[in-house]
Amino acid sequence: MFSAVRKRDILFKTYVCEAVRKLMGKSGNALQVLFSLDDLLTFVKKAGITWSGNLPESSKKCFTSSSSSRSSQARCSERDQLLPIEMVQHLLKGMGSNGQMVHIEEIRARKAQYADIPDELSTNTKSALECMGINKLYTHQAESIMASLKGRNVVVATMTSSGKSLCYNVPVLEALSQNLQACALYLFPTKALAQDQLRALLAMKKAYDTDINIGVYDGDTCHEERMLHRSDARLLITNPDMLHLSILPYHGQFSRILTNLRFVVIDEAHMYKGALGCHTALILRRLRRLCSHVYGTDPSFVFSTATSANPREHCMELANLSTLELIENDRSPSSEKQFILWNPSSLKSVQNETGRDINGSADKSISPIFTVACLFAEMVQHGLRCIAFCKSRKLTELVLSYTREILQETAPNLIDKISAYRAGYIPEERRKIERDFFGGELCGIAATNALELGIDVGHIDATLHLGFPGSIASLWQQAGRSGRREKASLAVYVAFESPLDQYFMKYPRKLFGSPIECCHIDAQNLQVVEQHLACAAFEHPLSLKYDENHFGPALSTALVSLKNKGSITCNLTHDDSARIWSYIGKEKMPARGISIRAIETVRYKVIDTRQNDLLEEIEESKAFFQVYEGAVYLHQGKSYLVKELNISEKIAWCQQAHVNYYTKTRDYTDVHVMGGDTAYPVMACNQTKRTTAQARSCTVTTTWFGFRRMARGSNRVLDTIDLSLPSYSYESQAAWIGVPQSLKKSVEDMGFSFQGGLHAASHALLHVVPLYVRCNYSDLAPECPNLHDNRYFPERILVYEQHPGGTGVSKQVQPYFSELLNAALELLTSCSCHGYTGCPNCVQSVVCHEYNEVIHKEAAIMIIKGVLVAEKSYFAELDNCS
Ligand SMILES: Nc1ncnc2c1ncn2[C@@H]1O[C@H](COP(=O)(O)OP(=O)(O)OP(=O)(O)O)[C@@H](O)[C@H]1O
Repeated sequence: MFSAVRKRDILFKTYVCEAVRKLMGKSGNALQVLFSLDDLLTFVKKAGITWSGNLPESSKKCFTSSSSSRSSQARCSERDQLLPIEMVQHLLKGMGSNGQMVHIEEIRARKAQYADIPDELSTNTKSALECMGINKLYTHQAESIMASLKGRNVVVATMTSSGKSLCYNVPVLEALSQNLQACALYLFPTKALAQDQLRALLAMKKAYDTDINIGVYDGDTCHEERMLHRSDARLLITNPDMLHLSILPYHGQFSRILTNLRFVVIDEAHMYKGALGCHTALILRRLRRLCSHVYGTDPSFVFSTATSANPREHCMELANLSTLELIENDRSPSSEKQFILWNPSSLKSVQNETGRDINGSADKSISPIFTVACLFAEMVQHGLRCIAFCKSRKLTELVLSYTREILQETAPNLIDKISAYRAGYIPEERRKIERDFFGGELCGIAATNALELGIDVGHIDATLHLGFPGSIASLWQQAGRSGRREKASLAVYVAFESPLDQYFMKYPRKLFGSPIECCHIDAQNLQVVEQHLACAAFEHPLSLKYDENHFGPALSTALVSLKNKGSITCNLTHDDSARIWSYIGKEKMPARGISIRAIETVRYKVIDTRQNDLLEEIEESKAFFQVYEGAVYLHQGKSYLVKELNISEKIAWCQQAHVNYYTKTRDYTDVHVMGGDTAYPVMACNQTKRTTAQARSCTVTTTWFGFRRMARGSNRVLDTIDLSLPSYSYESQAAWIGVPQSLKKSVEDMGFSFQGGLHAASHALLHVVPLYVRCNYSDLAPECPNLHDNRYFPERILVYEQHPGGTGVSKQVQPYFSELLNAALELLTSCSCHGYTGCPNCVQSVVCHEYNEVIHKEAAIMIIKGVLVAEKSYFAELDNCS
């Protein structure tokens, strides 16, 4: 089976590896590129390509470049041969449009532009830079450092690995070494990044003759260390969660730091969007307010962020700043990169279609998952350090599992050299994988976007991307992990049959030529503002006069609402502006009641009964999908059978098992929207985005009634088993638009399924959401009916948030509903597939909870058109009335 795939893919792989070899050779990196010439010639013959050139004698013998890499030595075999680039290029032309490689973007190397180390810097800082081997700064670094030293707020928005850390570490250490009282606060979105930065800072501060105490203050810091840092640290590394829960409410214990706070550094600022962004914006307002009202300080901010369309606006909103200098002219060197778009489904036209697999592909050989596994195996066999980015935890495990199967046949010694990396693994396991990858014990990782942030895992040669990760910025961020430190690199984006993937395969310029998406924060969200105002009042009494510039125009409404709820009080004899509001709420510490990341605290432990090892902790909302009795559970590419699920103790006991099937639950989900029966809300005439769509809280309830065992490979249903689990409900957020009753009748008069139309329309809408809103594909889900449903579905096109509590995506989706409906309509009408059931390029979804059973494309088109017409006439009427 593998050899068939190998033959088909050989051209691509030969090209890729030859190109990498050529590029790597330039920077002296040893590499072996190994392919079977016989395989290639057989393929060429089969494909009917005429080879016009003479086969160079040299290509008949085994070419291998010298190698110092252990893994590349490991797999040199006699049949492996390197093909000369001219032959490969010639063949590529002959390949024509049938190729799976639909586009190659050559990203040229960029030379560094240097600036001398500024004279203004102290000898201490200069020698620290020298110790790090840095004799010159990139011009963007020098510019940013000088702006920070002058007290300006700065945002550095340059590419991955462009030396952003120095942009903040230099001015901070310079200031802290000049003024022995001065302090700085660093905020990182994850604990791993904080540890990474601590290592870099400790190395850098060695060169200073003054002692600058640096400490990490997060959930893992023990009591003694916390006390130590509170009394000694001048550079405190923490995260927004700790600032919110442990620093601001107890600010008196941090008075030394806050009284001398010179800098606040916010790394990976693009991470603060959606709900986390909104909460962090309010936390930073609380910090700045305390600094100003209580400690008399006004620290400068330095942000580092991935490139986006609006870094300046985003960071200004995040920290409520009125001025911010943008540094975006990236002058770091970058190496050549080939970015390849690879479309397995383009082969479908030349193959017979045989039932779909879980990936939506016709057969395993053109499954995107399997393609990535083949490429991943090739990469590591050729000594290329590689990360295969996958959009979900399950895909990560599948890629690892398939890659290991391939390596079992081709290079068994490499099986343990690859690993998976994803959320859910216990922190110690993740740290070990990071260390092993950095240290070279591992040469490849299949990962979710958990590895997207800048944790230093050493040099990476190639990245694979299984499907569009949700935003162009994210794709670039992931691809930027390879080729760091001036070495050439490769990125391969392998497409699913989904509309967005296929859209980018068809129009690569949209991927490489369009501006990267915006980051949005809604810092005026009344609900969130109120929550944080209660915290702010607890920390220091509030006043309309002094706090409106921190919390904005929502302050006065929120104060009244908090007073009515009994959370705050004031002396009412004073007039509005002179009133001082103090916290009198029931909660001892209001910050404890606010979850800023929508992280679930209730988790199920998955334990290997034989070893008694904790394998993973799964969020409660996901547990019944993954670890019910009889389920096949994947961990590090190995299959386990769940033997028992103890719901009261929240433990799933499992055992490793060699099974040739996987399992899928049978379940249904009800979404009850609060006030969701109102089709048309009261609209303000001056509303910028004109839509009747709404975003509100909802209750999501899932009921499980069975599961299926499906054969691996063929995806045949082996059997169906009943399952008895309690249903699970959580509060979330949804965005929807009402569908007029009259449309239902018109659709049914045509003999179409109205339910199928609503279902298809919401799938199509979900497909286009990432064009307007930055989110992960798993953030949202539609209402999915099944064939045996007697449930009542209101007439609406709805998407709800799958994370308990919601993350704020619905609120971002709501204003764009009309645009989304238009885009969805375009998607449906431009898809050339025949039949009511549509295809994965339009209405079908690979993640549909009900396997796309009740779906009707034509009805969806009628419904979307009808809703758009209704919208138009509703607003026309509204305008006439006003
Ligand atoms: N002026 C310079 N000259 C030479 N090397 C440099 C210079 N500045 C930074 N570097 C090196 O570049 C590498 C990447 O730097 P750094 O990690 O700061 O980049 P980054 O932009 O913060 O990356 P990320 O986007 O992952 O957060 C480091 O190894 C660093 O030592």
